[in-house]
Amino acid sequence: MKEILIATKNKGKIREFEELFSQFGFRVKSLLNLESVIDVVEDGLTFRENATKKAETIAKQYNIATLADDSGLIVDALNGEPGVFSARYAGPNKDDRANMEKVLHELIGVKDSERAARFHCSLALAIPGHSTILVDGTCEGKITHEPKGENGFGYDPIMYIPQKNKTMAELSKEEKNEISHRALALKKMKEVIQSVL
Ligand SMILES: O=c1nc[nH]c2c1ncn2[C@H]1C[C@H](O)[C@@H](COP(=O)(O)OP(=O)(O)OP(=O)(O)O)O1
Ligand SMILES: [Mg+2]
Repeated sequence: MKEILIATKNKGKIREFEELFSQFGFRVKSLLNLESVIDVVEDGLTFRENATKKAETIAKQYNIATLADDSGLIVDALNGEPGVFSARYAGPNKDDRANMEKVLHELIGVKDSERAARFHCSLALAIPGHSTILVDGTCEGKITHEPKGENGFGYDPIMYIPQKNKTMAELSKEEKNEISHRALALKKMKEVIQSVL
C-alpha cells in the first residue's frame, strides 16, 4: 500500500486523514511514528504560511514528500479570532476544552444571528525538488452557547452546522468527512497526490 507522511502530531487530524486516505488506498504516517522530529514554530500570519513551513521543514529533514495541515476556527464577531492561534487560544498547552470555553466566554451576549464562524484548512504538499502545492477548504457554521456532542476534536462541540442541524461533534466520522474543511481541501489535492506519489 502507498504511504504518505503527514507533518502533524494532532491525533484528531491523524484519525481523519487515516479515514480520508484509506478511501484512495494510502496508509498514513505521522510525526508520532518518527523519532527526533524538529519542532516547527508556527509563527506565520496565515494558515498557508504555517502549513508550508510545517510541510517543507519535515520534507527536508526526512527527504520525503510530506503533507501538512494548518487549520483553525474563524469567528466573525471576534474579528476572525482565534484564527491561526486556534490551537493555543487559551494558553500554550493546547487544551481543547479551555479553548472552547474561551470562545464561548468571548461571545457572551452576542446574539445567534451574529455568531457565524467557519473552519479553515490549508494543506501544503512539499515534495523534495519541487515547488510546494497549496490548497484550502472551509466549512461554514455558527457558534453554539454550549458544547454538544462527543465526536471529532478541537472546537467541534461548539460548531453548529446548519446543513446538518447538528454540531460537528454530533456527526459521525463519515458525515464529518463529507463536509469538513479538511475533507474539501484534500479533495482538491487528491489528483496531485495520486499522480505524484
Ligand atoms: O476539524 C476540526 N474540528 C475542530 N477543531 C479543529 C478542526 N481542525 C482544526 N481545529 C482546531 C484545533 C486546533 O485548536 C487548531 C489547529 O491548530 P494547528 O496548529 O493546525 O494544529 P495542531 O497544533 O493541533 O497540530 P499540528 O500543528 O501538529 O498539525 O484548530
Ligand atoms: Mg500546530
